[in-house]
Amino acid sequence: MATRPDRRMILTMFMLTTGFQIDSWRDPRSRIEDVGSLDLIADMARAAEAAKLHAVFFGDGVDVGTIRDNNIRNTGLYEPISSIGALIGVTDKIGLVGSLSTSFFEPYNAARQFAGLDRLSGGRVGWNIVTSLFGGAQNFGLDAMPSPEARYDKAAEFVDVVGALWDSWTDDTVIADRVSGQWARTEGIVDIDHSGAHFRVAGALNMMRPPQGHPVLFQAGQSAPGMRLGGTVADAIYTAQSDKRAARAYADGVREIAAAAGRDPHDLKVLPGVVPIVAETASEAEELSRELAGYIDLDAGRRRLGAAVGFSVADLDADEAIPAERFAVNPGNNSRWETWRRMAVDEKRTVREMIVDFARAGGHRILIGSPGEVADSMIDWFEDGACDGFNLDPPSIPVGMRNMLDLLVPELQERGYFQTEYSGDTLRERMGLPRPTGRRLQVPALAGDAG
Ligand SMILES: Cc1cc2nc3c(=O)[nH]c(=O)nc-3n(C[C@H](O)[C@H](O)[C@H](O)COP(=O)(O)O)c2cc1C
Repeated sequence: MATRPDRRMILTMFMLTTGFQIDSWRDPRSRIEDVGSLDLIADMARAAEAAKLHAVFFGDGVDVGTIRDNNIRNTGLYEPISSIGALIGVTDKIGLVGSLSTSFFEPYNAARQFAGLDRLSGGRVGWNIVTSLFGGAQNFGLDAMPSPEARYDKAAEFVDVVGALWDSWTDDTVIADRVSGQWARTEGIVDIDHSGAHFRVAGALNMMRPPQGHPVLFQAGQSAPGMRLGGTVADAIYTAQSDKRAARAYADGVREIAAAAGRDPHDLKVLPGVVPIVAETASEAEELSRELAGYIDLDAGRRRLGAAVGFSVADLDADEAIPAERFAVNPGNNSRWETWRRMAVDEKRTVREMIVDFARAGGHRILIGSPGEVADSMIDWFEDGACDGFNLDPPSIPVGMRNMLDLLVPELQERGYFQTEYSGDTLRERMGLPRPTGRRLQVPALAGDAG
């Protein structure tokens, strides 16, 4: 008899309503006309909840981004805070994770928004801490994006301040004592008096401590300062990895950072993205993959690839590889660029292959096959310590998503690698994460106080 695995994967789903694969919305079965509606995200979140996924996840950008180039992946068409607010009312158990940029918000607002969502959802919310990889500076009074180092420096302080604000109330501050007429033990509320390089915040927060103590913190940085932030403060890390050895090295790297910061590395969940193109059989999956690839606009694809690598590929033959010398300088010092360089220079992929790959996976791993084959590959990474689970990127909506949730997830469940029921009350508990303790009230409990 096959032995059962002793730990299970964490699975979340990227809420890309037009499909993860660029142009996949051209599929006649897509729901492109519904984009912007609550119905569409409600259906997606409920489907993910029926599959028992831990959470759905909204990325975000703060500028018009690639929309003018007809690329609507990774844009802010659904603003995360409002979308999560709406989804709280139509889901029950699934976690709801949203990106919010530390480059262009204020910690006090962010602390309130996530505390509010966490309270309204009964502890189901997560914050994906991003520094705005995709730009947006000009919308916030700046001429250019600050350097990655400057963005991460600000991000670290931002996260510190938000955490301090969440902890500015003890868990037992509110007593709502009708007899004495006392609503809160006001000594449980302390000002944070923060004064740093980027923010000055007196505090305290004007809201109760969130049910989870802190909403679950996600982060997705792959540069050295990004890994430092993630390893130090995040509960879970999203990452784009296409090679198992590199994924393992990355996971070990952030776990080491966590350990050096005095954390238990098991409290940091590493979740690479994966794009599973699955169907009942391997040949049907290949067929679906070909069909989806057929929607990719190759001319627009050249421009998108050019924008991603930071130089034009307009003059190159579709069947040749990008010459190595064009990859002389990494323009934004960003880690995703390294993936493109490796594909072109080390793996000699052609321009056409890179266009398809960029449209399909954007640096994440693509797995095409039967549910058994795709599950095998995910389990291989999981068992090798390259990850603690995955962020599932639905290749297209609804077909690619439905196959992923209805064929692949049950395969993982049957093999004991994924939960068949929700356990625990909060997203933190369901992900096996500790609850931050916060401060304790230094005064004796009131008579008749249970806590
Ligand atoms: C799954 C995933 C989702 C991401 N979502 C966002 C996002 O919504 N908004 C954003 O500005 N950046 C997002 N990023 C980018 C990261 O925040 C980060 O900037 C990127 O991974 C590059 O890391 P680095 O700047 O540390 O090199 C995402 C990255 C990954 C892997």
